[in-house]
Amino acid sequence: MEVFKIAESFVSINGEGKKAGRLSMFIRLRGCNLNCSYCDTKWAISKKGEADLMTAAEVAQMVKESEADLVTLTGGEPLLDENISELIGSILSLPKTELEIETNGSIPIRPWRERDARFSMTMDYKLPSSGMEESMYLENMEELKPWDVVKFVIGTREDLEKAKEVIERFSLCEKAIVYFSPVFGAIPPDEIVEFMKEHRMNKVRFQIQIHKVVWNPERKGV
Ligand SMILES: C[S@@+](CC[C@H](N)C(=O)[O-])C[C@H]1O[C@@H](n2cnc3c(N)ncnc32)[C@H](O)[C@@H]1O
Ligand SMILES: Nc1nc2[nH]cc(C(=O)O)c2c(=O)[nH]1
Ligand code: SF4
Ligand SMILES: [Mg+2]
Repeated sequence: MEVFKIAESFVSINGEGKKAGRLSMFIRLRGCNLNCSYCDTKWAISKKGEADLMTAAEVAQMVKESEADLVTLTGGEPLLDENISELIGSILSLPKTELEIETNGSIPIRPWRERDARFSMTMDYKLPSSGMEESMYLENMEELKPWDVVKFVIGTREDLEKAKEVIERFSLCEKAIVYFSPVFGAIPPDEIVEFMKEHRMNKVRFQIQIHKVVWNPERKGV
């Protein structure tokens, strides 16, 4: 039986993506293949460090007991785990539980093609200021479903220009739900809105991480 390295799990309001504002059970897996300049979860990048070792069945039982009807599988990078399909299957075996996966855009999402409104991806495109853009797996752009999210986390004016270019190159607004979100505290949020207005980006949605406003932005487990 495979075990998963759960760095933390908690119920909170979802601060990001199309389900923002709803209660969700967060399951954060340890380990990431990238090292984004702005990462707010650097402590979970290493595979080593404190973690609960849980089987897929135990995670599903925890979700069931929490009575949450939404699960956010995040990290670290959840799709790095070679047994992640087992965990996804266990969570989806709970009737009516919705599942979203936060993924960094560097790992193929194709193995999880059978997604529907109950099972969606929230995929980043890492922009220049992250320092990780060359790791993007661009074939993923052809695997998006209308209920998936593509998120551009923006730290600079150069990031804005690049996000616009990528949206146009892959017709992203026709394929999925597109979000712009500031690197928290790094760029005046109104600069992003002005850019959206200037370029008539009518299909792009703007978002600020809600949990960073509700709690101290440094706080873990919220
Ligand atoms: C911590 S990551 C984990 C999932 C996956 N590794 C990824 O990057 O999508 C979850 C989300 O938080 C975002 N994020 C991390 N640090 C941030 C920051 N300082 N400001 C805004 N968003 C941030 C990431 O871009 C990603 O969309
Ligand atoms: N409240 C809250 N919402 C979130 N949505 C995505 C998160 C993540 O770290 O992936 C996150 C998080 O860490 N906290
Ligand atoms: S990919 Fe996600 S978890 Fe990994 S360093 Fe970047 S933001 Fe952090
Ligand atoms: Mg987070």
